[in-house]
Amino acid sequence: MPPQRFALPSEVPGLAARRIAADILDGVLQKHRTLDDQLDGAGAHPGLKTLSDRDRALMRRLVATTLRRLGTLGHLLSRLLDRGVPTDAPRAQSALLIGAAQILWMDVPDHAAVDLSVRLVQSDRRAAKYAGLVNAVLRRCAREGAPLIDEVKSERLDIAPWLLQRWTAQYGEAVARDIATSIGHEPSFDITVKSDAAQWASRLHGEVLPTGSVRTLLQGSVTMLPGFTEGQWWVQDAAAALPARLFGDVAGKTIADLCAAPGGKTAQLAQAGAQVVAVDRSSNRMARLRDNLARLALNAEAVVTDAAEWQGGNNKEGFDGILVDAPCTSTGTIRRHPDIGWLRQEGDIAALTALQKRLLQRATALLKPGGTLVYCTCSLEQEEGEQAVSAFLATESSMRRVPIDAGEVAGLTEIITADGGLRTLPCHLPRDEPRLGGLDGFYAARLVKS
Ligand SMILES: C[S@@+](CC[C@H](N)C(=O)[O-])C[C@H]1O[C@@H](n2cnc3c(N)ncnc32)[C@H](O)[C@@H]1O
Repeated sequence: MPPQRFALPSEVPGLAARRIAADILDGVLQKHRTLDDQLDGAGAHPGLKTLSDRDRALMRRLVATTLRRLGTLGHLLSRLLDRGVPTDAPRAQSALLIGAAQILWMDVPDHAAVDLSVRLVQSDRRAAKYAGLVNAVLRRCAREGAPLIDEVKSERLDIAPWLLQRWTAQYGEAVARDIATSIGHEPSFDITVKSDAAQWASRLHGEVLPTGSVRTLLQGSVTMLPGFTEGQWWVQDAAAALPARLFGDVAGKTIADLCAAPGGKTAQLAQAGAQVVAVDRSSNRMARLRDNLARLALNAEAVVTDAAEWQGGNNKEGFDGILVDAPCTSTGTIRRHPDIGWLRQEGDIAALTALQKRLLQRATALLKPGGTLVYCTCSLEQEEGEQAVSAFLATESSMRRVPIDAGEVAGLTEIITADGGLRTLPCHLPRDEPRLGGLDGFYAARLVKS
């Protein structure tokens, strides 16, 4: 837990947001903790409560921008620091990273970025001796940083090498480069609306995508936007909104959502009239699902348990539909969760594919004859998507694939695979304004039980 030294009454404006951003960045880089863990639930940074909604949003952007450009920032600092980044004071490193990220990619005056980083190190016992160094390096960054990073291929530096290698092997060099470039941009803000997408697009200064999601750019805090408190919409990437639609008309049907929290897809199914049982093994994340459903005035039965062992609760005759939004490496969501690219390791894939297989088997057992299973993962790794489903179908004779037609996904043929799966990539839906383009990387398949 970071020391209790946030929210000092005499602090200059903006310093608390930087201090908490630096703590959270250290949490990712030094303690290998995810952003989600540090931003929500029992492990959340205690200082978050002291920030205004606006400063909280700024803090989130500071951390996300730094992590998104971490490779480029590392390269730049190695050019600006003769003896490398100090290793005996982590706060000096985070102050340099956050300062340079603001100077290069955020709408913060250079002098403010430098001053706040200097104050950050001055208030840290071990890092205070580096205040002069931080000041000098960041001033140089303001003068020379942009040309120094223009000469490098940032999209390569900002993706962990093992991931770039895999994407090149799986999608080819050109697509892998496009994926990496898309991940380098701040992502759009996508929501799923209960109704009247055009009206919400206009109120939020956005657009309605062909798939029905509303897309805009987030300015400030989500909770302050019109319609949030009234429960008229929820945050959901446009690609994440597609799998639940593959069930077709679910009104009156029983659907088990086996990996449900925080509830984006449960909300879609409940809104479409299904009787949903939402299952998830994380009680923290299920608390968020309950909060989300309460805000949206939607109903679902919530069960906290291991879905791979779940026997269906009161449902004895089998479900009409099962959604398995399986835990995965989540490499398709690096645009939105830039910590993932640095925290995940290639060795994680095998344990996850074993769990994905168990969840598919359990889902099959819980399904009625004729029932539909939608499997999806927010991963770019084909072992967790295309290959997981092919391997499952090869051993499970009671299940067959029902190909997805481009007509079901607004005619977007580029996101349909040859065998009728759905594969979205961060470089799909390109736009001139890159922050308004892209989709999270998802795989989905629809199977039916005979
Ligand atoms: C990709 S997230 C689900 C996102 C969610 N479907 C949505 O749309 O908001 C995967 C979820 O699986 C849960 N999970 C992981 N292993 C599980 C298991 N064995 N049984 C049930 N849930 C599990 C995690 O807690 C996590 O909430």
